Parts: sequence; structure tokens; C-alpha cells
Amino acid sequence: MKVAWAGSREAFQVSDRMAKLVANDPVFEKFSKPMLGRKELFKNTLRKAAYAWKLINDLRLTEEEAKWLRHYIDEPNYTDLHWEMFVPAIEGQGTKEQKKKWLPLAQTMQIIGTYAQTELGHGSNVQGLETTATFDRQTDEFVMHSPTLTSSKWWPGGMAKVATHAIVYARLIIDGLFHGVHGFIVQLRSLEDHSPLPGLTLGDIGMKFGHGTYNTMDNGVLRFDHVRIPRNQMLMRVSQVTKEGKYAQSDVPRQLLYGTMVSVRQTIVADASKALSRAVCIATRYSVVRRQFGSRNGGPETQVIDYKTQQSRLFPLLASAYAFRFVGEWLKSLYIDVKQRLEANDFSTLPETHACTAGLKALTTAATADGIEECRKLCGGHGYLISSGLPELFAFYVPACSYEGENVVMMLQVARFLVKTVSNLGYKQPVGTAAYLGRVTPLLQNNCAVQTAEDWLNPDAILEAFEARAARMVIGCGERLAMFENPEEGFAELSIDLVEASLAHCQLITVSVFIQKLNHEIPGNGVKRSLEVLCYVYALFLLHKHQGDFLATGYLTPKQASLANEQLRTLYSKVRPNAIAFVDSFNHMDHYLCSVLGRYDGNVYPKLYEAAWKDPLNDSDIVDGIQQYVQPILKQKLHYAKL
Ligand SMILES: CCCCCCCCCCCCCCCCCCCCCCC/C=C/C(=O)SCCNC(=O)CCNC(=O)[C@H](O)C(C)(C)COP(=O)(O)OP(=O)(O)OC[C@H]1O[C@@H](n2cnc3c(N)ncnc32)[C@H](O)[C@@H]1OP(=O)(O)O
Ligand SMILES: Cc1cc2nc3c(=O)[nH]c(=O)nc-3n(C[C@H](O)[C@H](O)[C@H](O)COP(=O)(O)OP(=O)(O)OC[C@H]3O[C@@H](n4cnc5c(N)ncnc54)[C@H](O)[C@@H]3O)c2cc1C
Repeated sequence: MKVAWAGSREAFQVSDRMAKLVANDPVFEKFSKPMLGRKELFKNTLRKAAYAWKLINDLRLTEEEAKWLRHYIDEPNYTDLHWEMFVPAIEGQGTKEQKKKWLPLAQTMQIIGTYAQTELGHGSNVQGLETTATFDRQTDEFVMHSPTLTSSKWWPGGMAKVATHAIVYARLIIDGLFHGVHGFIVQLRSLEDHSPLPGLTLGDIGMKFGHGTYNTMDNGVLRFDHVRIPRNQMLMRVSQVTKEGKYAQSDVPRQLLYGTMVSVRQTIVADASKALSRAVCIATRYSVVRRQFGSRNGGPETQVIDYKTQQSRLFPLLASAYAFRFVGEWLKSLYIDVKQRLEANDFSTLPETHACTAGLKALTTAATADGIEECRKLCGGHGYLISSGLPELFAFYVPACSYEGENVVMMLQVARFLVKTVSNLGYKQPVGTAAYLGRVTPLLQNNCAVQTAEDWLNPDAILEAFEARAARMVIGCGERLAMFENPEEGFAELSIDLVEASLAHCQLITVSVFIQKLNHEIPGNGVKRSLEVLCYVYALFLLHKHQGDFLATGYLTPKQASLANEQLRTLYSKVRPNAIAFVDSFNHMDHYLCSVLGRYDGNVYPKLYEAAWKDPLNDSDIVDGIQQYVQPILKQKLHYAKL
């Protein structure tokens, strides 16, 4: 199962080796992080990032190994933006000459970059950005300027204190004419003494949610006061500006300017299973250790994992972790394919890839953030302790629902893709993830054939149910949209339904990828049979949760919906004996989990007790402030107390 989770024996070995490397090195200790103040926390992160870079070079780690090393160090920091956004932006949007100049500098970290797109006033609406880049023909330069307060760049990670360069997105203006938003490479700091260059105002935007997690990152604010950069620092793969000030667009679609976001959204989907599996591992291990009620004749109480209600909250999350792992793997292969095509100027699969990355990013991050919080509740009161590892994990993870495309905004992008696919049905056969929309007649006419709970243990029955639900919701929206004279008005009016239809479409993708995975790529029959159980849990849980959709579209009868729920309850009993094996297969080491509740050895209570004594408040019996503020109250001489 460890190999199935990792994807291959080699992938397992690489990640395992890097997990151990980090866990065994005292520099990467992280238990004391929540006790540090912001400045110490930040310095500590800089120290770890520098040490990691030294290890990468000294040990000559491969790119894959370096990625795992950063993952296990487990602290957001400026290198995330450098490697995940700055470098890919140059790779995807730079010309050959620009790549030749900038990539070697970035890849050896002689410069450190960030991705400065969002502003105080606009994040989702990229076309609404206000920073200007005005071409000056006389000097062959662009003048970067922040004309309003709301045009201040706001959020870019690593920008406040570390980055030396940024890809800045700004409105291109030539001779007073606006030519859309483009990316520019801008130097922010001196490479000698690290001070901000003249004309730039740079700072940190302040503390973020949760103490010890995202505050390791210096998210920044940046303002320009007529800062000049050479013309050849505009990223020019998509559009070019000549020295005469002529604006030209190549055959490459404008959407490629958004390419870096597609790349990161894909990574975010791949990473969702890491965060969810981490929370599920903690909650499952603790649910086996924790006992409440049910003692008979002085025997042990019931392990909370044996309560059906606990199983009905925990096991769908366990199944979701596996589903997201497989859909992340699948999306990665789709992305690698589109990347190769883009390099060869084949843009045909870009719209589908955009819809998949946007929709799956929204689906997996929302479910993972909610899932982490549910795992915290599954651990009862102890889940609220920082030492459970869950509050910090939630605080780190939840902004994924907003960054890289706010989730609702992303689902509306999927809706645009689906509406377009449906309106083209007469003359263009849909392919890939939308292929089922080419079979609308049977999907709209046929109804579910399930008669017994056992009938739901059939991948074809499940797939057809999810296809029929998604097709009916999408076609329904399409029909209602056609009644509007102004399509944009119709889209806005129906946006709630469109988001629900998009979710149905994305859930269909995750379910079908899970089924596909079982049909083709599982090593060993035992592993395959166990994963089949999780696949059914995932699908039937979604079906139960969204049974309103399945019933309202008329594909299922209430009886069939209740048979699905009956089967789901039976499946929970099949998951129970393997629950610990399923979470051990994630291969998460104690160092990585950083959780007293999720310890591999189950030694929860002594370690919880021990951890409490490490709190700074326990350094002494009488702490600072007691004598000054509590003793005077205790010693007051009042005849009666007034509330
Ligand atoms: C104890 C516990 C402790 C726990 C601690 C744990 C710590 C762990 C740390 C581990 C670290 C390890 C790290 C490694 C990996 C990290 C990887 C992730 C790094 C993440 C860092 C996050 C930083 C965040 C960065 C950002 O947020 S950057 C900014 C992102 N911004 C957005 O996403 C903006 C969203 N908006 C848009 O994308 C667009 O504006 C829009 C798409 C919404 C609208 O665009 P537009 O207005 O132009 O218009 P249209 O809607 O009309 O679209 C026009 C057509 O273009 C198509 N389109 C749109 N986008 C794209 C695209 N991207 N690609 C292709 N096509 C696109 C539309 O579909 C339209 O098409 P049509 O014309 O056919 O309809
Ligand atoms: C931790 C973190 C790190 C970040 N790092 C970076 C970075 O490195 N670089 C960078 O450039 N940016 C970064 N960002 C910014 C991030 O990309 C934006 O916050 C994100 O894209 C959301 O945009 P917004 O804040 O404008 O949200 P808004 O769009 O203002 O969203 C507010 C609400 O309005 C709704 N809404 C907006 N538009 C629509 C619509 N058309 N239809 C229906 N509802 C709508 C949304 O659903 C949401 O509920 C980061 C943000 C965070 C939280």
C-alpha cells in the first residue's frame, strides 16, 4: 500500500530517504516553533532554508529529492515562491533569450524571486490590476508606477524581506494606449547590501492567521514611484514591444500569461492529499488510543474509532485522502502533457487543463481544509492543543481556499468551460474529462438500475450515476442560460447553479480517476481489494452527501439513495480492521506529523503530559504578573464584592 500511495517503488524510496534525512537532523526541529516571537520565527526559517540549500548542493540532490526535502522541512518560506512561481513564470512566459539570461541566475539562487500579481484592491480580477508599466521610447525603458493606494502590491510571499527580484504584473501602456496586463522582471533589492532599490517601498503586510505556520513567510507590500527597468525585462513570449514602441502579439494565446497559475494549481491539487492524509493519520491513530464509555464488568471502555458516528466522519476523509492522491497524480500527468504541447506551440488542450486545474484546486482545497477541521473535532478537546498538530496544520492549509484563485471564482471558470462545451455540442464532439457530455441522450433518458444495496458495489453503476447527475445539472444550466438575451447577465444570474454543476463535474473526475486507478495500476490483489473498499466509500459518501442533486435530477429514486447509504454503512465495517494500516501507508514520520496524538507508538497520554511541561508558563510556579496584578486583588479589604 505504501508503494500504491507513493506511486512507484522509486518514488517511495526517494520520499522515505528525504523524510529520514530531515527527521534526523536537529536543525529541522520544529516542536518549539509555536513558542517563538515573529522575528525569531522568521530568522529560524531563514536559517533552515539556508541549511537546506547547503544540503541540496553538498549532497547533490536531484530536483525530485530537493522537492521532498523542502516538503519535509515543513515550513512555508520564500523559496516556495522562488521555485514554484518565479522560475516557472520565466520558463513559461520568457523568450529564449530571457530564459538564457535569467534562469541560470535563478536556478543557482544568485537571485531570489517572487510573484507579484495581487494588489490591495484586486486579486481575483487580474484585468483590474492598477500598477502601470509605461513605455518610454527615449530611454528604451518601462516606467513602473503605483498610481493609487489600491495599486500597492499586497501578499507576494518572500517579497517583504528576502526577494531580490519579482515578476510584477502591470498594465502595459504605450503612447497612452492600454495593451492589457503583462509580466515584468523587476529588481527589488541591491545584490550587494540587500537594501530596497530607489523608488521602491517594501514591507511586510503583518501577522497572519495561526501563529507558527504562515508567519514564517514574509508576505509583502510593494509600491513603485516611477521606477525604470530596461525594455527587455518585459516577459515577451506572448506579446512583444519593440524599441520603436510597437506592440505585437505572437500566435501564442494571451491566456499563457496565466500559465504560472495553472502550474501552481496543479501542485496544490497534488499537495492536498499530503495535508489531508496528515490530519487523517493523526485522527485515526488517536481514535484507536482514545476510549470513552462502554466498559462492561470493569473491562476496557470502547475505542472511539468503533463508534459508527466516528467512522462515518473519519473514513470518508481517509477515502478522500486516497482519492486526492490519485487525482493529483493524474492531473500531474495531464499537466506534463500540456506543458510539452505548449513548448511545441500546440495549445489545443489548454482550456481543458485550465478547467481541470481550477476546478480540482477548488474541490480538493475546500474538502481538505474542512477535513482537517473535522479531524480536530474527531480528537475531542485534545485536538485543540497545538501539540495535537491539527490547529497549526489547519492555519497553514486554509488559505489554499483563497490563494491561487479563490475557490468560487475557480468553479466559475469551470462553469465557463462546461457552458462552452455544451453550446458547441452540435458540431464539436467533447473529449477528455468532458467526453460524457457527448453521450447526453442516454445520460438524460436512462435511470439508475440499482435494486439492492449490493448493486452499488459496481464501478459502472457508480460512474453512470455521477455522469448522469453532472450531465443533467450542466445541461439544465445550459437550457436556462439560453433563455437569457444577454449571456453574461444569464451567467451571473445562474452562477449559484453553475457552481454546483461545476462541483458535480469535478467530483465525477475524482471518482472516475479513482476507478481508473483500480482498473490499471495497483500492485497486488490484497492492496487492490482494500483500495476498492475506499473507492466505494468515497463515491457513496459523495452520493449520500449530495443526494439532493441525484434525486432532484431524477436519476435516482429515494429508495436507491437509501440503498447507497445502507451500503456505505456496511463498508465502514470493512474499513475498520485496516484503518491503521491505511494511515501507516502514508509513511508519515512522527517528526513530520509533529503531533502527540498521532504518534506511531500510540504513547499518547505520557507524551501529552510531558509536552505540557515544556510550555514557558510552566518555567516557574509564580509567573511574571501574578504579584503585580493578582496579589493586589487577593489582598484587597472590601466589605462586599461588587460584580
Ligand atoms: C505542525 C503543523 C505545521 C504545518 C505547516 C505545514 C507547512 C508546510 C509547508 C510545505 C512547503 C512545501 C512546499 C512546496 C510546494 C508549494 C507549492 C505551492 C506554493 C503555493 C504558494 C502560494 C502562494 C500564492 C500565490 C498566489 O496566490 S499568486 C496570485 C494568484 N492569483 C489568482 O489566482 C487570480 C485568479 N484570477 C484569475 O486567474 C483570472 O483573473 C480569472 C481566470 C478569474 C479571470 O480572467 P480574465 O478576466 O482574463 O477573464 P476571463 O474569465 O474572461 O477569461 C478569458 C479566457 O481565458 C481563460 N483562462 C483564464 N485563466 C486561464 C488560465 N490560467 N489558463 C488558460 N486559460 C485561462 C478563460 O477560461 C477564458 O476562456 P474563454 O475565452 O474560452 O472563455
Ligand atoms: C497566504 C496567501 C499567500 C498569497 N501569496 C500571494 C503571492 O505570492 N502572490 C500574489 O500575487 N498573490 C498572493 N496571494 C493573494 C491571492 O492570490 C488572492 O488573495 C486570491 O487570488 C484571492 O483574491 P482576492 O483576495 O482578491 O479575493 P476576492 O476576489 O476579493 O474575494 C472575496 C470574495 O468575493 C468573491 N468573488 C470575487 N469575484 C467573484 C465573482 N466574479 N463572482 C462571484 N464571487 C466573486 C469570492 O468568492 C470571495 O468570496 C496570497 C494570498 C494568501 C492568503
